[in-house]
Amino acid sequence: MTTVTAEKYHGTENDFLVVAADAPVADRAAFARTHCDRETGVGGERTGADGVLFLDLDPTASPVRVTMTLVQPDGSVAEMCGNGARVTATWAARETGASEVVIGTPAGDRHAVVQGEGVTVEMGQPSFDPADVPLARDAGEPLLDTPVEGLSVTAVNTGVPHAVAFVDDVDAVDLSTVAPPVRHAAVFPEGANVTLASRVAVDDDAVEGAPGDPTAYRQRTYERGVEGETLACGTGGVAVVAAAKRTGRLDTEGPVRVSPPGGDLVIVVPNDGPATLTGPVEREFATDLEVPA
Ligand SMILES: N[C@H](CCC[C@H](N)C(=O)O)C(=O)O
Repeated sequence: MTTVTAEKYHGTENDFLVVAADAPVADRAAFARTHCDRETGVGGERTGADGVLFLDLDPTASPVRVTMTLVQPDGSVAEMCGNGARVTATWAARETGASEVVIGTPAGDRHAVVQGEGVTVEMGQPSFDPADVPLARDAGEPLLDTPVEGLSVTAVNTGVPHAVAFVDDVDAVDLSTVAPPVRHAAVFPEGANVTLASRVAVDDDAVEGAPGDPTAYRQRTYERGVEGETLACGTGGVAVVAAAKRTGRLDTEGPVRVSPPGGDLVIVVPNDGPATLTGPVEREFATDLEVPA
């Protein structure tokens, strides 16, 4: 039996295993399917995980560079993951002592800064361009507040595709029933993560919303690759703010609090230029895990 060392982390309860990229895991999909299983997978605060981050660290680069490959519970590889990037930056900072990290992802390089338990990741510029989301060829125009399989959806790529629906109360929606038809809709040839958002009044001044009109959002996301709801999704949080701005619901370049069930994220979406995602990361433990034959 071969085992490899893995570390369990979470970013606002989005759970990940971290494994060194040179660990002898020949079948990464099988490894992820086995250990991410929410009933029989790795232990911890929550059994299982939302993916395995295979990390390839170059400590000699300046800043330190780490190539991140996220293998999801269904064995697929995601191009980008905001909370996974925060975990990756924290892991690299622990390994090297550096506070600045460049994360190489299939969606491009992402700069990250680790300060105590808070990590800020540069998330690239959200795109509504049909070719970028991507949308099916015949879609033509960006998808903005458009009905798709029962939800009114705005489609945006924040490293991965999100279908964002603004609703009165995210908790009043049966996400596990409503999301799958949207996630698989023909308009999304590569699928989409389905993100619900509802606007809430800011009850404290911890995060400044739009000046004179303080806003924050609650968020729930059904993730492609997990094929279920996760307790937080960083690309989804950025998608909420980007979509709110694009559809005229929000007009700010300042920080906006977005709260998935697992905690609070702070998102900045400038009118032009890369968005940022800030939030806490926690390391649970290290363990040895079996490599499936
Ligand atoms: N949880 C991740 C998103 C993973 C993306 C993945 N589910 C996909 O697009 O296939 C995040 O924090 O951004």
